[in-house]
Amino acid sequence: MKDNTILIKNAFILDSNNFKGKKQSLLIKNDKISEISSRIDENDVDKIIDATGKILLPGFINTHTHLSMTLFRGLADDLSLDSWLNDYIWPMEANLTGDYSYIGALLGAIELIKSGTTTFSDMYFYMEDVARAVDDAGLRAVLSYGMIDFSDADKRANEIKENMALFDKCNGMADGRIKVFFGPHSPYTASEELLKEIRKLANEYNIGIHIHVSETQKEINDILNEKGLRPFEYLDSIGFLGSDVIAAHCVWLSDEEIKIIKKNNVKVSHNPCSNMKLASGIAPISKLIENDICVGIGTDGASSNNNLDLIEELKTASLLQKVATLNPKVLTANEAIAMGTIKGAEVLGLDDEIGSIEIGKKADIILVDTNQVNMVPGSSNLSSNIIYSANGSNVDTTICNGKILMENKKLTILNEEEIYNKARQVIKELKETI
Ligand SMILES: C[C@H]1O[C@@H](n2cnc3c(N)ncnc32)[C@H](O)[C@@H]1O
Ligand SMILES: [Zn+2]
Repeated sequence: MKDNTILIKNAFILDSNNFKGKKQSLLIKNDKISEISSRIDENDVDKIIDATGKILLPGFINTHTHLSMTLFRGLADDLSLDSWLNDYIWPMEANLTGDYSYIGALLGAIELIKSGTTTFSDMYFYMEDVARAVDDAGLRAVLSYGMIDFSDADKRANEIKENMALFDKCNGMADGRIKVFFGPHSPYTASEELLKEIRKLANEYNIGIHIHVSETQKEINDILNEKGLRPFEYLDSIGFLGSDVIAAHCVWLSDEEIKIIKKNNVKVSHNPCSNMKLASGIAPISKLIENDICVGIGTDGASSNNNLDLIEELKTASLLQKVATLNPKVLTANEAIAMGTIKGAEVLGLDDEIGSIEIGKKADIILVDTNQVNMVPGSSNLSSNIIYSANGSNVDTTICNGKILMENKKLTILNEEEIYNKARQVIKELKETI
């Protein structure tokens, strides 16, 4: 079969290997980046994108979200995590269906594509339906089923069966764009038995693990009361931790726990907007980075954020660290670019494939338009333009796996109006059930 080629001409290329943003052209051949140079032959390419005045970056990587929760945007604001989950979200989720999850995931996919995210890591329910949405939308994803057993042995067996079935059916799906992880929800909803069993299976099948850890002070106190240890001490004591673990939140960490994270090479997903909105606290991210711990960025679900804009999330992350440490030098724009791209890829174990603009890597690429008011006149430091001045709506073109998902701000595959209307209908129906 003939190769499919796209030439992106005259872009300012920015990634964590290249903050200088030299003006170059890039050739995509099928699903991969095949050439980067100042001159590429225009003959014989299938499509040319003129990127003059545009910044080209790797697609952003959202390391922790619950995509279908876009349905619950604005449903329960100004609450603590405990009340938000127990009084509002879990009762609503009890009435979810596969079709509802699918619509929510498509709505989330539109938001990701429009704001320049090409890969996301999800933990939720009805994940086969979410996988279908990922396939339809053209995105890349790491999907896990949120396992909660509350120490009930029957429930535990079912939850494990569910996550394994997801692995069997969906790992490698959508031309390899989908990977499946285990998703034990947290140390306060997943029993010690479940966590130990998941560690065993993760080793046996080489499957990664995605979990919420150390999100609130209440969690720390509850685990201390139950186990006599802080969450990471407890997880370490049962042999659960490893370099294949993505720990979302990590807000309340003792120095000892930071050592435990480092020793086990646990990957951290930082979710500053959700942590601020639920008043969970400020994660010690600059300290983790100082200790050479791998930290990616995540939005959490759209119900605790309330959007999926990773550029906004990275700006928040940077500003929050500066104000928390009273040091303007921490989490610089360059470090934030890395956090949103190559570090995110490392968190997901996909850094061989994505996260930077390199020949041979997957063509997961976005273009950001600098000819917009909040980007003018712009800094010679391209990271500054992206992290401090831009937001997701400055993203102009989104390409995943060599396929154009949005060009000049127009979606190419998904039908916005249709999905918005369906999402409005779904939340109306869900509200009627409670
Ligand atoms: C997979 C499960 O995780 C829940 N969920 C969503 N956001 C958070 C959070 N910040 N902390 C803990 N659980 C969360 C979802 O509502 C779902 O029940
Ligand atoms: Zn979460």
